Order: sequence, then structure tokens, then C-alpha cells
Amino acid sequence: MLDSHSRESRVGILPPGSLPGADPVDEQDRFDPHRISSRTPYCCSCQNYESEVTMRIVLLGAPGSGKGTQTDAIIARYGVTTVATGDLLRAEVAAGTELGLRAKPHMDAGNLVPFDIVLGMIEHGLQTLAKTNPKGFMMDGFPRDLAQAEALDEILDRISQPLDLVLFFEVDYEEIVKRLLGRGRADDNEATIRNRLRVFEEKTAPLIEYYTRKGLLRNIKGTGTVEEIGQRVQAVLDEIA
Ligand SMILES: Nc1ncnc2c1ncn2[C@@H]1O[C@H](COP(=O)(O)OP(=O)(O)O)[C@@H](O)[C@H]1O
Repeated sequence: MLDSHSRESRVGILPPGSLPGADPVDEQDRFDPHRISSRTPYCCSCQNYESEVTMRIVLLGAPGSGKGTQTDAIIARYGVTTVATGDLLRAEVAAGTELGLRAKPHMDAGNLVPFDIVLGMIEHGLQTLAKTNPKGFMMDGFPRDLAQAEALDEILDRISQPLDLVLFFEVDYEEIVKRLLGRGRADDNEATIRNRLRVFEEKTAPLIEYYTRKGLLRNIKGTGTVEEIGQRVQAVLDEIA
């Protein structure tokens, strides 16, 4: 859909550098309509799209539980746009923006970055997502605590786009530590990993109960091959596609 519009007609959704005092961004970067990324645009002339989108989901799970790995397959099959707060934050850090500088120490320590940073980053994006991609959206890495979950509900209520499902990827912690140590990202050292798991347990795990109470939670067994897990994801998502 977006491809039919000229690049000039698009307005960025809080790209790195969009906050006061941040550096300008390189406009030549590649545009991917299925990712709210460093410079995901939206187009004002898309207002006439059906406001009802097909799929609105959250991927929930500990760091390393495999959520991110499944997003490409989900995008390919269902055409949704993904919003991955970790990727957005890493883009801010890489661009050396003020926001990135604020976020980095929290990320390096494996703690959640402050609420205002994350919320500011996704809020505008979420409000325009339903108009830019009628197929829907998928949140990866957000919400991560109850305050974020309530903020998400509030935003989605406001735009009349309630969540359809929350997929919870179940993987035991020892398996996760093994996976993350093998991944080698800057924040994937053992101390940070252990802290991220503690943060998950303390702050994010209560969302399992939160979404269960709302009748939205679906468990996905997160062990096995990427393809096997993908088939489990697909079996659940085909129900709402
Ligand atoms: N919704 C969020 N709220 C606060 N901090 C976040 C959020 N999403 C990502 N982060 C920060 O980015 C880091 C990396 O997140 P992410 O890319 O989702 O990786 P992982 O799944 O391995 O935790 C987190 O440890 C945290 O510091």
C-alpha cells in the first residue's frame, strides 16, 4: 500500500534523531513498510483506509525466547508491521541521539529503559499503524511491565484497535542463557543476561496473568527448531487471520 505513495509524501515516525537535540538522520536509508524502524513513514493520504485492521498482536516472552526470530515469518505470512522496541532503541544508540545516550546505560545493564523514552518512541507509531497497514501490527518487546501494558491498552482503546492475541513464548531459563551467550550482542554477557531474566521475572512475567485475565494469552512452546515453533505460531495466528 505504502509503495504507491511517493517517499516525499511520508512523514517519519519518531526516527532516531527526532527528539530535541538529536542528530539529523540519513534520508537515504532503506524503507521497509513492515517494520517500524529507524524511519518508518506514514502517509496522510492513507486516512481513507479501513480503520479495522486484520491482526493486532503482542509477542511476549523472556529475552532469547525466540520472539524476534519468528517475526520475519509472521510478517511474510500475514503482512503485518512489526514494532520492536529493542531494535528502535538500538537504532537510537547507534545514531548517537540524546535519547540513545539516555537509554544506553540501562540497556547495557539489562534494565528497562525509562518509561517516557519507550512510550514516546512507540506512541505516534501505534496511532498511525492501523492507517498505514490495514493488515495489522505486532509488538515485539513491548509492553514489558504493567505500566506499559496499561499505556498500550489506553492507546489502542483511543484508536479503537484492541489487541486480538498475545503469544507467550515459553522457554526455560537455562536454555535461554545458552542461546543468548551464543548470540553475541553487546548486552549478551552472562551478568547482563541474568539481570535481564530477573527483570523479566519481576516486571514482565506479571503480564502473563494480566493478559490471561483478559482472555488474550496463548502459549507457544518455544523449544524445538525455528520451523517447528513457526508452525505453532502459525496454527494460532491462522485462527484470527
Ligand atoms: N519496552 C521496553 N521498555 C523498556 N526497555 C526496553 C523495552 N524494550 C527494549 N528495552 C531495552 O532494550 C534491551 C534489549 O531489548 P530486546 O531487543 O527486546 O532484547 P531481548 O529480547 O534480548 O531483551 C532491554 O534489555 C531493555 O534495556
